[in-house]
Amino acid sequence: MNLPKQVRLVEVGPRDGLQNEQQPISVADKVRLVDDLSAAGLSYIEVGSFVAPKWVPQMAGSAEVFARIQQRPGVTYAALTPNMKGFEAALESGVKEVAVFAAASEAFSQKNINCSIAESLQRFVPLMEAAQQHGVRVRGYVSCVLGCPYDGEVAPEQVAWVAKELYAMGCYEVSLGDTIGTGSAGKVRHLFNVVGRDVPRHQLAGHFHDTYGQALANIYASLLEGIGVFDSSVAGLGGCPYAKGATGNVATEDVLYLLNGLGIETAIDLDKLIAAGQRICTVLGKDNGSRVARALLQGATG
Ligand SMILES: CC(C)(COP(=O)([O-])OP(=O)([O-])OC[C@H]1O[C@@H](n2cnc3c(N)ncnc32)[C@H](O)[C@@H]1OP(=O)([O-])[O-])[C@@H](O)C(=O)NCCC(=O)NCCSC(=O)C[C@@](C)(O)CC(=O)[O-]
Repeated sequence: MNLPKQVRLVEVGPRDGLQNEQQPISVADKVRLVDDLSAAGLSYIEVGSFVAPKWVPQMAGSAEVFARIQQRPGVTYAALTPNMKGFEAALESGVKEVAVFAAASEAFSQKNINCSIAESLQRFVPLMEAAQQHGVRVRGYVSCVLGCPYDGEVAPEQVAWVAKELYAMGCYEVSLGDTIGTGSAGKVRHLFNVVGRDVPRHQLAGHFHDTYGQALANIYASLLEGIGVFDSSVAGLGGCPYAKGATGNVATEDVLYLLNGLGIETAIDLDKLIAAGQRICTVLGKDNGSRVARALLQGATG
C-alpha cells in the first residue's frame, strides 16, 4: 500500500460551509472562525468568495472578513472568484490566492454561474492573465465530477476535459468536486485514473461532500490513487446553493482522524479544530456534522 506521506487539507468551511446558510452570520463570527482554524494549524483556508451578492448573499461581506482576519505567516487565505469583477475585488482586498470554478455538467454550469462550460473557461482567460501579472496563484475547481443534480451521470472524460483546460490555462492545482456526494470508491479510483492522464496527480485534489456517507471512503480511495490534497469543512458545514439536498463537505475533524490513524502527518491540532467547529455550530444553532467531534465531545473512548 503506497499512500502519500503528507497530505494537505484545504479548509473550505468559511466559504463552502457558510455560503449555504440562510440566516445572517456576522462578520465577527466569520473572522473568529477563520482565526480559530488558523490557530488549529490549518495552513490553507478558503475565507470567502467575491461573487454576485444576488446569487450568494451570505458571501457579501467577504472583503470585510479579509480585512479583519489575523493573517498568520505560512497560511494561505484564498477566495473564490468567478470573473474579472470578482478577481479585481479580491485583489483590492489583498488576496494572494484565488480559485476559479467550472463544472463538468452543462446544466450545473448554467445554474451556478449562468453560462456554459465553454463560456466559463473563456471568462477565466483574462482572469488568469491578470493573476499572473499580479503574482496571484489560481486554483481550479470542477464541480459535479461524479454526478449532477440536473444532468445525472457525468462521464469521467468530460471531467478530464474541463480539468485539463483549467490546468492548461495555469491553475496550479485542480480540485475535483463531488458536489452532490453520490460518488463511491470504485468510481473515484476510475475518475482519478482517467483525469490523471491529462493532469499530473500531484496537481489534483479531492473535494467530497458526504450526502451519501461515502466521503471518507472516497478519500481513502483517492489516497490509494496517490492524491495528497483534500478539501474539507470544519464540523461538516455546508452544502451547495445550486445542488438541492447536498449536505456539507466531509468534516475536517473526520478526515484528520482518518489521516492520523494512517500515520499521515498534517500538523493540525484535533482538539483546537473540534473547539473551532463546535463554536461555529453554536453560533449557527445547529448540530455538529463531524462524527469524530460529536464522539469526542461526548467523552467517547475507543
Ligand atoms: C458568475 C455570476 C456573477 C454571473 O451572474 P450574471 O447574473 O450572469 O452576471 P452579470 O455579469 O450579468 O452581472 C449581474 C450582476 O451581478 C454583478 N456581478 C457580476 N459579477 C460579480 C462579482 N464577481 N461580484 C459582485 N457582483 C458581481 C454585476 O455587476 C451585476 O450587478 P447589477 O448591475 O445587476 O447590480 C453569478 O452567477 C455568480 O456570482 N455565481 C456564483 C455562484 C456561487 O458562488 N456558487 C457557489 C460556489 S461554487 C461551489 O460551491 C462548488 C465548489 C467550488 O465548492 C465545488 C463543488 O462542491 O462542486
